[in-house]
Order: sequence, then structure tokens, then C-alpha cells
Amino acid sequence: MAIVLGGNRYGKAEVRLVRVDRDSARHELTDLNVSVSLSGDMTDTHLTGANEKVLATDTQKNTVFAFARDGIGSIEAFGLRLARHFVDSQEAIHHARVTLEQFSWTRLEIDGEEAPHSFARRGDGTRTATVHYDGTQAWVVSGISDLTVLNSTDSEFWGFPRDQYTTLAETKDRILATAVTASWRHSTTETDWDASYSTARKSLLSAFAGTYSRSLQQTLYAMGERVLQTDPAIAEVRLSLPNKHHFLSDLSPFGLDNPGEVFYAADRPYGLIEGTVLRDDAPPAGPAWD
Ligand SMILES: O=c1[nH]c(=O)c2[nH]c(=O)[nH]c2[nH]1
Repeated sequence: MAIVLGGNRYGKAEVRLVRVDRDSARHELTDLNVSVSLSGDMTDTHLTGANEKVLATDTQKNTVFAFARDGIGSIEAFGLRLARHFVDSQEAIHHARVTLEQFSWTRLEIDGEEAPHSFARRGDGTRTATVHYDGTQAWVVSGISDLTVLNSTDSEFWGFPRDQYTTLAETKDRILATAVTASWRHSTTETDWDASYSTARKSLLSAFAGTYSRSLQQTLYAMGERVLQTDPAIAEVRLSLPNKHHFLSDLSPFGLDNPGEVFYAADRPYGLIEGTVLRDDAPPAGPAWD
């Protein structure tokens, strides 16, 4: 029996980078959380502590800031630039993964006019991307997280099995609410990333709003399907949807009825509905989801 080194990777996690574009008096803000993870010929450092092949995580962090000096563009393009740089410039690095989150800010107004340099953080979803590059090929997954949405009707849940532990009442009218985490794998690295993101986000929202739901699972499929229908360059969509339960409050002890108007918004436990929707001829995923 021998003990050997298994899979390993390393990098700088959660580099918080804010860039202000100030080409004119009207500033633009880009607020990112960037994580770099590299792998390759790293046996020496683990077995002997020889660090000749270890690009310091501090250097990786500095590279993120230095690359931002030239502008950021879309997070997908920025991630590709960084991933290609780490692998192409370091012989010992064979694979780079760069994950990015982009926090949204909205411009404030002063007396009905757009403020040139004042912003408020938005709470309607964080754009995400993960880029992999192995020296030859790149893989890009885009996504969104923390997009909280709610339908106040057009949601049913009934027909489920009843055993000795079942207490849940069947319902033909309930609130359906979730905080969407979705990611989608592109089949190309030549895309207009901003347009693609905007279409996918709209597709998720319109499918959520427009689907008469008999389960969150059915809604999940409809959302993934809509993303694939509206962008031929997306191969696969993964969704994670917590069921943010809203229970009808029992007002009968107070002699009051409750025709679907007063709810208790429970925060835990919650149902967690997860699934993948993909084209049956999707190209292989490679390391895209790793
Ligand atoms: O849409 C739903 N799917 C479930 O699987 C489930 N389970 C549950 O208790 N409520 C719900 N709602």
C-alpha cells in the first residue's frame, strides 16, 4: 500500500473588486467577487514543500486587480481573460477555474434626473459565471442567484401520496415563492454575454410568472425549458429552487375568515427542488460544472 496525492487545486477565493469607470462625469460601477482556482503539476509543493511551481495566491489576487485596470466588460469575458492568462503564462498550471459574482447597483435620482455618481445596491439577483480553461478549450457557465420571486395565485399542489405521516392539505390555490439559483452552460465561448444573460434572466422570470403551476417541480422544468428555447447557444440549465412556504394563517380562533389573504411566511424548513433541463444533443459538459 502506498499513499499518494489525489486531486488538488488552489487559489485566491473571494477577491472583492469594485471598478469605477470614470471616462465621463457619469460614472459606471462594477462590483465583483472573484475566485480563482488553479491546478496542474503541484506534487512537489504537497510532498516536499518546494514552491517553484506555485503561483502565489497573492499574485493571483493582484492579477485580478491589474486586469481590471483595462476595464472589465462582462464577467464571462473577464473570467476567460484571467483563466487563459494563468494557464498560458505558467507552465505548471494546466487548468484554471474562475468563478465570479456581480452585485447589481441601480443609479439614484436627484429631482427626477439620473445621479452621475450615486448608487443603491439592488436586491433582485446576483449575476454569476464560472469559467474553466485547460490550455486548449474553455467552458463557460453563466447564472443568477438570490432572485426572489412570488406568484400570489395560479399555484396548486395536490394528488400526492398520503401515508400515516401525511398532514399537508391539498390545495388548489396557494402562494408559490422561491429564491432562484440558476446556471446555464453555453455550447460556445463566442457569445454576446450581456445579451445572453439578459435573455436568460427574462426567460426565467416570464416562465415563472406565466406558468400555471401544479408543483414547483413543474415550474422548474418550464423555467429551464424557456431558457433553452430562447437561446440556441445554451446547452443545459441547472436550477435550485427553495420552496419558500407561505402558510394560510388560521384566523378562526378570532372569529375571522381568511380567504387567501393572510399568510405566515415560514423561513425553515423549506422544500428544496433541484433539477437539470438540457438538450438531448448537448455537447459534453467536460469540467464545466466542477
Ligand atoms: O411544489 C411542491 N412540490 C413538492 O414536492 C412539495 N412538497 C410539499 O410539501 N409541498 C410541495 N410543493
